[in-house]
Amino acid sequence: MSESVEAIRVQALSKSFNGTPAVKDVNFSLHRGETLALLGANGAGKTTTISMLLGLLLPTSGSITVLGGDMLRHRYRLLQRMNFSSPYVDLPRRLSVRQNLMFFARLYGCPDPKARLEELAHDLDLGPLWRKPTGKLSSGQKTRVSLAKALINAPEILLLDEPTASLDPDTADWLRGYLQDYQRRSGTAILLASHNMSEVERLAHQVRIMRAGEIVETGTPRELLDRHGRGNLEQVFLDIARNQRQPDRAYGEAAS
Ligand SMILES: Nc1ncnc2c1ncn2[C@@H]1O[C@H](COP(=O)(O)OP(=O)(O)OP(=O)(O)O)[C@@H](O)[C@H]1O
Repeated sequence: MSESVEAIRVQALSKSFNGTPAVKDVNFSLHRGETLALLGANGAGKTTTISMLLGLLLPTSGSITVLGGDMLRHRYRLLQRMNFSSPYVDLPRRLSVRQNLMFFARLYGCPDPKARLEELAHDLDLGPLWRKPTGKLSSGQKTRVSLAKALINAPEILLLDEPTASLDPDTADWLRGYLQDYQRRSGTAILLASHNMSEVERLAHQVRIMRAGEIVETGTPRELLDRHGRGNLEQVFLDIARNQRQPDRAYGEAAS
């Protein structure tokens, strides 16, 4: 891995909605060239954390440092160096794929938007979709376009929420390989939220598992497997979701 430079540092980050805590005293760092996976059951606080990293939600307390700058004070400047992809955020539906990507290329001030679009169309095989209205794409096609949008400004930090949602297994496998290769070439720091544990095992250098707003497990995928005496992250995840560490007591084992 390349030299360790901090891309994101989150310290004592908390968020409450109407007094109800959603994220509690969360701390982590993400380094350049590294992928950190944020895992947790539904409602654990992943999206709330990512929304704060993007400046979409204000923390109740704590700090977020992005590329050495305070996210809360320099949000607009820092957002130019970041990007994100989420299956839950729709691009304008009536615009064609090309129009959408051109819009974002200009928004991010790409020096040569046309060349960047051609590069991404080639890399992500978007040529056949180029003139289609974005609203008429299949969900797997939308996922690829959403990733192209996320890469348009060659971000130093990429936040990926379920990057392979709705992709068929072959395309998902190809996309994971593409992301790994892209990261090796660019040194981009990736924060990954995923429910796909084999994806996490393949892509993540570091894992943080959240439960009820708190980080309850920290380590590399290998460290988590060793700590829990498990053969894969899916089983580790189930142990933690069910709040138990005894491998022989996991319900999943009896059932499967
Ligand atoms: N705008 C909001 N107003 C009130 N409560 C919210 C809001 N957004 C999230 N929450 C609550 O905060 C908690 C964390 O939600 P969050 O969406 O961050 O979870 P998540 O880990 O991303 O879950 P999922 O895997 O289902 O996407 C949940 O209890 C949720 O109901």
